[in-house]
Amino acid sequence: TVLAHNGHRVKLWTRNPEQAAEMRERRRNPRFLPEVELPDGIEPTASLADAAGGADAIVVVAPSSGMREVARLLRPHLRPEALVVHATKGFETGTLQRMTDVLAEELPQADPARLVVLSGPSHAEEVVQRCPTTVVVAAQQLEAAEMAQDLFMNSFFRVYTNPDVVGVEVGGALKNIIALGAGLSDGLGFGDNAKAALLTRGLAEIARLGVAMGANPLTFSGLAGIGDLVVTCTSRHSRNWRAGSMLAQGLSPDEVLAKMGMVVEGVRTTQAAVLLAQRYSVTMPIAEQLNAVLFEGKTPQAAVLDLMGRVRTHEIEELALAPWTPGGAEHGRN
Ligand SMILES: NC(=O)c1ccc[n+]([C@@H]2O[C@H](COP(=O)([O-])OP(=O)(O)OC[C@H]3O[C@@H](n4cnc5c(N)ncnc54)[C@H](O)[C@@H]3O)[C@@H](O)[C@H]2O)c1
Ligand SMILES: O=P(O)(O)OC[C@H](O)CO
Repeated sequence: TVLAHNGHRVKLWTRNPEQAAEMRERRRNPRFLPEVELPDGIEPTASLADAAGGADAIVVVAPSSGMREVARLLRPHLRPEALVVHATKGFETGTLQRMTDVLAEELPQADPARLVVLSGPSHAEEVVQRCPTTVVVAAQQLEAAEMAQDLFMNSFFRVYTNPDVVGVEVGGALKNIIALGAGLSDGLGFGDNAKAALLTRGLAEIARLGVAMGANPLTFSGLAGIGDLVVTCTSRHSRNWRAGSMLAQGLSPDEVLAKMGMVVEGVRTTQAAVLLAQRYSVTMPIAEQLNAVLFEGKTPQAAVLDLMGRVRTHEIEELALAPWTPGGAEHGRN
């Protein structure tokens, strides 16, 4: 809707032909965003050839679990010069890859330096109402990020650029874990102090893993870090927060996911984060405890006791004393 508002002709692809037909006829997306009328510039289609064949830019927003499949379907239709932007917040299960890495593998005709990630505090429910929203676009190549900035930016949707693809992707993925924890904490009546602690110490462990993976620590004080963490832990729109509050009512993770009927990225991301923390030799106590609650039957009360009873420690860590350069981890830093 932002792109259509900006005057672009938008083909909205779904794999489901009935859904495409329904959106074409009713000019609404009844299952996922019923309250908004689709602007005239949007043409729903179930044909990826139709959607992507002539496109100057492609925006991929599949859940992380479907990113590789969607990229494979896209491969025969993508023009090499088209700008590829994704707004997915998660890692691939199994490979633990970031989304731009999955896209780079599956779309060999796309220049990896021109792959763009769009992230930040942006609940769709508010964006479609044109509530003031700020996001960040990151790409190795500044020109690509600026092209995405120009495509999306308008009076209610402000877009910043950042060269730190790793930090923007990691911040967007990991905040969902903390939002699950915040929902759980709120659902159990643990109070505002506990939620503030989760956000603050959550940001510390997000940055710890992110820096180990090559991110700029300053990215985590930006929109893809603290910005998205705040909105996802506090907004009534957050599926991750809502899923956490359902866990507090005693529902199992499978029951919660079935009841939500929409993607809750934080569940898989919690598992991925624990594995990434092992791979990069960093500690992520909140993710580890949430993982135990989600998948090992640990009670939230026992998890909180274990978090509060950890060995005493300093608050501030030496995250990155060396100046950050794009691609730091790939070049042997850390
Ligand atoms: N909803 C938001 O406000 C918001 C904001 C920013 C980023 N995101 C991110 O966008 C991604 C998608 O979230 P969403 O809110 O659109 O989820 P959603 O559950 O509302 O919709 C997901 C859509 O993807 C489709 N899908 C699932 N697997 C697919 C596959 N393999 N191939 C093709 N289509 C597939 C589903 O049928 C559904 O139409 C997530 O990573 C989420 O974190 C969402
Ligand atoms: O509804 P959630 O919890 O998936 O969060 C959506 C967006 O990531 C918020 O920026």
